[in-house]
Amino acid sequence: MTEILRVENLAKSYGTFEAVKGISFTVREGEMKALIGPNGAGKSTCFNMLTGQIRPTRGEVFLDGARITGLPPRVIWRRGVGRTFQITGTYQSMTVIENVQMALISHNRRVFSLFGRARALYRTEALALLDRVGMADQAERPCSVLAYGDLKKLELAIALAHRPRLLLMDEPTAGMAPSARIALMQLTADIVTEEGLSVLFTEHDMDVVFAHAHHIMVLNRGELIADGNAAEVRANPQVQDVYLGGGMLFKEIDHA
Ligand SMILES: Nc1ncnc2c1ncn2[C@@H]1O[C@H](COP(=O)(O)OP(=O)(O)OP(=O)(O)O)[C@@H](O)[C@H]1O
Repeated sequence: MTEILRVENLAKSYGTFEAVKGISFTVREGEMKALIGPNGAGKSTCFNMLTGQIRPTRGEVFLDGARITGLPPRVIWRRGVGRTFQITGTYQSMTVIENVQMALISHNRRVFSLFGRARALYRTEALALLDRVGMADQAERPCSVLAYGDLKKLELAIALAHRPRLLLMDEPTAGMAPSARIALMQLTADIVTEEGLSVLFTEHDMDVVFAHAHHIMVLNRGELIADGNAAEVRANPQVQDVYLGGGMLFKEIDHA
């Protein structure tokens, strides 16, 4: 599989405190990779360095072989790194389809006017994206009335509108019921397989991680202590220490 993302010795310090301590990893085309770790391990800091929100103290990031380290977020986004957030960022006053149309307008760099042609622009493409995430029947509803799980699906459609090569998902299932979590991640996995994009996601729910990630990385106190498949990560003594020591989730790992 082709390598999409390569991270080399990436680090971030806040004053004398090193939040991320020189981590290296890759993400391949068509791969769904999880980045897990206890609270404060450095997951968000790592994501923010990949998207350009935070400038690394040292290290390099390459997308498709091209160096993107320290580039502005807008440029990295244009190069194909998309992101979804824990808190959904949709425009509540607009309909579902208008939100996707806005994303398509922005992706295609069109100047928009909500009272003009924008209402017709990219309607077919927007409907196709909504159909892809199972939301076509809700296209004309205002976002403000959507259930939380549907907002997450809409956010996925919006992220896909930018045709990302790599999609970073920040705790995609936070706040969702267990059955809805599995459904959203299955939908994401299907899209990854069909479109050949890559997903790197953080997640606290180990059922979701072990059910859907092809590979799992474990970050602890800024250090990458494991990077492998589910069996390798489960068998890693350092991972067992971190999670058993914290009294967390080993039961869940066992039945995964
Ligand atoms: N702007 C900042 N200034 C100082 N310290 C920071 C800053 N941002 C994060 N940190 C510290 O860096 C460490 C890593 O934080 P980070 O938010 O990346 O962890 P995380 O793994 O995403 O945690 P969580 O799972 O709780 O979101 C934490 O100790 C945090 O307190």
